[in-house]
Amino acid sequence: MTENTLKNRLDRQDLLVEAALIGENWVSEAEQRFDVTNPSTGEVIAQLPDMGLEQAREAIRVAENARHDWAARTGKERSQVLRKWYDLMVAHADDLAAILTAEMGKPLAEAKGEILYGAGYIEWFAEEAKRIYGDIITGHQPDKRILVLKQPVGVVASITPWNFPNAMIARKVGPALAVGCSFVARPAAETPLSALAMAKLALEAGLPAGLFSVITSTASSDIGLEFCSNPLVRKLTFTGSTGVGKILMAQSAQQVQKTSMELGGNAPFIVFDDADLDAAVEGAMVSKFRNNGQTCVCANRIYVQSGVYEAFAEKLVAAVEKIQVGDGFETGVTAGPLISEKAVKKVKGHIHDALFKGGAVATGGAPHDRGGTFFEPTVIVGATAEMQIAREETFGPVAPLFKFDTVDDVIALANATEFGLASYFYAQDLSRVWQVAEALDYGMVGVNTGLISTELAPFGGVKQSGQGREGSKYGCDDYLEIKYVCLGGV
Ligand SMILES: NC(=O)C1=CN([C@@H]2O[C@H](COP(=O)(O)OP(=O)(O)OC[C@H]3O[C@@H](n4cnc5c(N)ncnc54)[C@H](OP(=O)(O)O)[C@@H]3O)[C@@H](O)[C@H]2O)C=CC1
Ligand SMILES: O=C(O)[C@H](O)CS(=O)(=O)O
Repeated sequence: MTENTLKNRLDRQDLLVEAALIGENWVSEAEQRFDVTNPSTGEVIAQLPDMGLEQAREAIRVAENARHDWAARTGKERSQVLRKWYDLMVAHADDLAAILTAEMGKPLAEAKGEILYGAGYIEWFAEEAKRIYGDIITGHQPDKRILVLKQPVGVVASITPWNFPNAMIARKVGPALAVGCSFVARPAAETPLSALAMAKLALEAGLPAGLFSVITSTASSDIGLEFCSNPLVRKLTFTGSTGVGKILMAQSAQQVQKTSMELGGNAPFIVFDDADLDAAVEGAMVSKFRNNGQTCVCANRIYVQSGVYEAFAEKLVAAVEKIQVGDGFETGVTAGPLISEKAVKKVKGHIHDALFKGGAVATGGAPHDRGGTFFEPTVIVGATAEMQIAREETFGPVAPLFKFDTVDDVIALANATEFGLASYFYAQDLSRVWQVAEALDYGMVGVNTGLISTELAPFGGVKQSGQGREGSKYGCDDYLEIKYVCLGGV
C-alpha cells in the first residue's frame, strides 16, 4: 500500500501528516527524511522529517512558554477542550485506525479497538480535569492553617513504542494536559503517523498551540538524552523496554527529574485444575495473541496444573489453529506481521532454545508462508524453567505450556522473575482466588479474564516493570506536584 492507497482509504486525507509538529508549526523540511513502511507489505507509506536536537529544544521552549496560560485556565475549561478532542477522535476513528494498521500492521478491528481505547483515556481525563483536589488541614499551632495545593509539574516529555502508537500517547498526554502541563512527544520512528494525526485533531479541538508537539526522529538516543537533561523538562514519561527505561532513568537522575516508567513484562498465566477450561482457553488466546503477542501484558508463560494439562493443551491448539495470519486490512485476518526482522529473530530464538531443551511444537513453530515478518502462531508443550522463553519476554505469538502440581510451586515459579507487570490465573475456589491474587508479585492481576486493560484502572508494574500508574483516579498523580503552604498569623 503506498501513501496514495492509504490516503484513498481516508475520509480525512489531511490526517495523514508528513510533517513534525513543533509548537504551532507543521515542519516538513529537514536535512534528512525517513520512511515509514507498512510491515505487512514493506511499502513506504510516508516520509517524515528526521528531526534533531535543535527542533527538540525548540519544542521544549515553546512548551515552556505555552504552559502558564494553560495552567491558569480552570479545570473545567481544560476539560472542555479534552472532551472536544475525544469527540473528534471517535468521529474519525476509522481514519485513525487505517493509519495505525498501515504503519504498525495490526488487524483493522484491533486498530479500531486501540483508537477507542486511546480516546477513552482522553475522555477519562477530560472528566478528571475538574477533580484535582488539595487539602486544608487543621494547624499545628493556634494561628496556623496547613494548605496542600496540587500544581502541574510543567513541561512533560514522552517517549513511546510502536506497538500501541495511539493509546500509549493518549494515556500520557491526557492526564498531562488535564492538570495543566504541556507535552512534547517523541513516538517510535516505526509508527509516528498515529501521534501526528492525534495532534492534528487536538489543535482542531481548540488545544492552544505549543502545548502538544510531536518530534519525528530516528535519533532516539539523542532526543532521549535531551528530554532527560534539558532543565525545562520537569518530567519524563516512558513506555518501552526495561533496558531503555534504565538508560533513561540514569540520564534523568542527573537533574533528579520526575519519571514514569511503563516497562517490560513476563506475565504468568496460570490454569488451576478447578478452572473453567473453555474460559481459560479464551482468556489465554486474548492475553497471548492480542496484537500478535506484541504487548507488554501478554501472557509469556502459561502454567497448567497437571490434572488438566493435556485437556487444556488440546483445546488451546485447536483455538490457535483458527488464527488467520495476514495483512491487517484483509477481511478475517486476526494476526498481522511482527514489527521487524529483529522481532522474528527473537521469536525464532525462543522456539529453537525451547526445542533444544526438551520442548516440542504442538502447532506452528516457523515463519508463515506469507513471507516477510509473518509468523505462525505457535504452542510449545513440555516447557521448563531452564528455557529462555521462561526468563525473557518473547513479544511474539508463542505460547509455552509449563506443567505444575501445587499452588505453592506455581506461585514460586510465577514470581521467579525480575518483572512484575501483569499476571493472570483461572480458578473457581474463592479461598484459592484470594490466596493467589495476594501472593502474585505483580502490579496487575487478571482473575478469570485475560484482558485487563481499561482507562478506569491503574495500569502499571512493580520491580523492573516500572514505576507509576496510568489511567484511573490515580492517573493524574504522576503529573502533579504537592505544595505545602503554612498559613500563619491567623
Ligand atoms: N509496560 C508497557 O506498557 C510497555 C512495555 N513495552 C516493552 O518494550 C519492548 C518492546 O518495545 P520496543 O519498541 O522494542 O522497546 P524499546 O524500549 O526499544 O523502544 C521504545 C521506545 O524507546 C525509544 N528508544 C530506544 N532506545 C532509546 C534510547 N536509548 N533513548 C531514548 N529512547 C529510546 C524507541 O525509539 P525507536 O524505536 O525509534 O528506536 C521507542 O520509541 C518490550 O520489552 C515491551 O514489553 C512496550 C510497550 C508497552
Ligand atoms: O503493551 C502495551 O503497550 C500496552 O500496555 C498494552 S495495553 O495497554 O493495551 O494492555
